[in-house]
Amino acid sequence: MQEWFLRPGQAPSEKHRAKAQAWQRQLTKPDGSLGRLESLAVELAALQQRKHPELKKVNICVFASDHGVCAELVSAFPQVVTAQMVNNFINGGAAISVLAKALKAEFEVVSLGTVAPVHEMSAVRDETIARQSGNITCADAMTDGELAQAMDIGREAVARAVETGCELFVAGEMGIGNSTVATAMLARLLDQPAASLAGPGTGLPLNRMAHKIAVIERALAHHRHVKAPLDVLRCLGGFDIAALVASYIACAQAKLPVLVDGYICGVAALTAVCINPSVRPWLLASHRSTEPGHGAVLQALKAEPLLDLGMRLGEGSGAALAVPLLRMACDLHNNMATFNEAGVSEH
Ligand SMILES: O=C(O)c1ccc[n+]([C@@H]2O[C@H](COP(=O)([O-])O)[C@@H](O)[C@H]2O)c1
Ligand SMILES: Cc1cc2nc[nH]c2cc1C
Repeated sequence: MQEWFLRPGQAPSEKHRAKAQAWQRQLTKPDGSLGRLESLAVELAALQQRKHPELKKVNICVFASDHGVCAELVSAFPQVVTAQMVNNFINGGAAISVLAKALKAEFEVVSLGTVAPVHEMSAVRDETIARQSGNITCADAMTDGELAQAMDIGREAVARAVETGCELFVAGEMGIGNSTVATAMLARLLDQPAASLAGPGTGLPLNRMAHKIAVIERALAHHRHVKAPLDVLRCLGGFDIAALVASYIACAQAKLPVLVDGYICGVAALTAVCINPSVRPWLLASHRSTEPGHGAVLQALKAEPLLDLGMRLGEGSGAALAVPLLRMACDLHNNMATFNEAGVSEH
């Protein structure tokens, strides 16, 4: 039987793209004068299969997990921060909590396993697979079973979002050490050296960067025969990234547009496209992360990010910030007067 994640997603609707494009030309503005806002509205129309796209119902889902590679001291922060931030997400104090509230978005936090406990009784969705993934320098990040579990968790998050009538899916991640594993994955997927992609993540000091690169190179050497994208995910990834990959694939299958956050989500999106190319049209890139490898991710996806604000937080924060822009693009498309209605002369 074919695995669920290989089933092709739908193609965007060319009929609704054409209708939306024709509608844009009737609005009271010189054609093209709203620049990218015009093409975004048209793109969303094609994705949502309607002439007038809407983004009232936005779902934000943050996947959190710990990474065994932290044993190699590759992050500026201790591993316990993953669970501590999960509590902060739920308590409303994290950047993404503030943004989700401001956007009136559905907000969900899914823990796939952390070394420190998450507060009992908290609203976090506890889907613990293990306390952390394997240390990729000397082991597989996940077993086949763990990968399947993490991917099911991502797929189910999208199923819940679809159930609530979601019109745009935003995923975020939280995992100390995940910039190391994401870079190892990217280096292998693009066949580029780790040194040209690795960056400071949470803020690793410059004098520790050579060490981080060496750790990634060791992981790549240990997994030298791993090439297929699904194997790259299983051997070099982590629970959070596997859930992200699966969520993007599930969105394409459910005809749900996705706003892809920064570097780590970008690597997950690229992996999803490598596994199942039909995912690509459903992805919009929110922003350019300062993490150096993100440029290579965007290039590989042929994606033009909407914002460039010097962000490198993760959590889905950059994607959340781009939501108002997309909403405005839809508002303009849906609510401007036509030349005819307003009695304005066309050229
Ligand atoms: O997505 C990004 O652009 C991004 C860039 C740098 C760091 N992060 C966040 O920082 C954490 C990973 O950094 P590190 O240094 O612990 O590997 C993880 O929780 C990510 O959400 C995220
Ligand atoms: C405080 C903190 C918040 C984060 N959010 C995403 N990654 C993070 C990493 C740290 C260290």
